[in-house]
Amino acid sequence: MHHFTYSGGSLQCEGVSLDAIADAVGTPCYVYSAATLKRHARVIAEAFEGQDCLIAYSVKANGNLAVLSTLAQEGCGADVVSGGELQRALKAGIPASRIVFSGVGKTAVEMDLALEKGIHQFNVESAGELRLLSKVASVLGRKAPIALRVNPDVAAGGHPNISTGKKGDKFGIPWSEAEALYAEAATLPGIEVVAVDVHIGSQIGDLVPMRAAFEKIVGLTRRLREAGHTISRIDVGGGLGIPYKAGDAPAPPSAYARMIAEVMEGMDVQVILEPGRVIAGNSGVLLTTALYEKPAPDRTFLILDAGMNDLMRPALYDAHHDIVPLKEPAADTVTATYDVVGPICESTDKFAVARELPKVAPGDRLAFMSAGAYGAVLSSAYNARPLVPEVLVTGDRFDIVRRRPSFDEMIELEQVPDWLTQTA
Ligand SMILES: Cc1ncc(COP(=O)(O)O)c(C=O)c1O
Ligand SMILES: N[C@@H](CCCC[NH3+])C(=O)O
Repeated sequence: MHHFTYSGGSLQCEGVSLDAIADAVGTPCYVYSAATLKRHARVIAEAFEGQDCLIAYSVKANGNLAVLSTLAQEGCGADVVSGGELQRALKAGIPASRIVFSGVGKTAVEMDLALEKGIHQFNVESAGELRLLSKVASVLGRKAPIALRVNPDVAAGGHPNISTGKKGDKFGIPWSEAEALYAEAATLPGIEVVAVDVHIGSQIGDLVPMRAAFEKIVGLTRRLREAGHTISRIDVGGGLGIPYKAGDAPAPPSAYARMIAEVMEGMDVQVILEPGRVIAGNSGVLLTTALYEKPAPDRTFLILDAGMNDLMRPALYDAHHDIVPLKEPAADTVTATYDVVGPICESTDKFAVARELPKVAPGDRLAFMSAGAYGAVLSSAYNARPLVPEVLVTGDRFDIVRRRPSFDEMIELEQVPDWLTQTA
């Protein structure tokens, strides 16, 4: 469910016409619906009602401060993977006690910051990280609450580029080494073992692999408890998929919550969830303007003002995003088949191949749907394009929550050494 619908002949986000936003902000730009963000957070919270559970929104999906603040108001915690994400989550009002820190490459500086702030848990991904964390915590006179993120060797079933829980993936502690590392963790002065963590991938629509992974984790937790560890939490990661096009029917949060309740039956743990895409994905769109129609012998290119630098998912994962015109097409609208591309000097700057769309004329505006997760956060300034701005809609109002930098601002970050400009 989302809040982007045609009304009065034009695509609206809640009570605001997307054309009005494009007029004010220009394109390309991202638009997020606060109502959809809240609704998704609530749907998950309601699905888990009655279970002891922390919803730690995965900031990597969309770390815009206004998005985080919206979710903070809904009581979400945060799953962060860098000092930058941690600072954002805190700035947005998410208490440290509701923040978990994931990621394979935490630095000592990041550990220090997270310990100072007093986060809920570190999800540790290697022996080296565990030992360094113990040292950093000891210097501060603290004990770092940790889970080991274990790799259950379960295939998530989605795109291989977003699978994280198979043997050979860089993520997590290999299954066969987990118990030995827990034993070592228990001996380290700066470590307090509190949890087990798993995350097998993203855009997972089928609960079967998740269930298999969680059952393995429950078995591991039982063995760890028998070995004397106090495990009071199980972090099941994120990964729940969303519909990107008509006909997609990923498992809904209600079924996911039921499955987790069944698997966790009798475990007496706090369940930590790290949902990203399922909250942010269908809460956002990317607006763009068609620049040119370029006929080629075997196809027609539709060239947009948005490029792969603004929305990387199609280039990275062959991901599908529905593309819809801002002006509602009439019932008898003629369609045309396009290769939809951006202006970037890369052959992978391609959003769709042979996509049938209502016929588009230069100047027409379009929206990429389902672009709220892994959209703006993955954008870059490649080809010296200003980072794409972001807008948050709340009811009848919209706010620019990240403005488009000017060319001068982009250049200001750079410095040409004096000696280079001095003439002989
Ligand atoms: C450790 C971890 N937690 C949570 C997420 C969020 O995943 P998703 O956006 O699929 O819910 C990811 C991304 O895959 C992740 O790597
Ligand atoms: N960026 C990916 C998801 C990565 C999940 C992070 N581990 C996507 O857009 O589908």
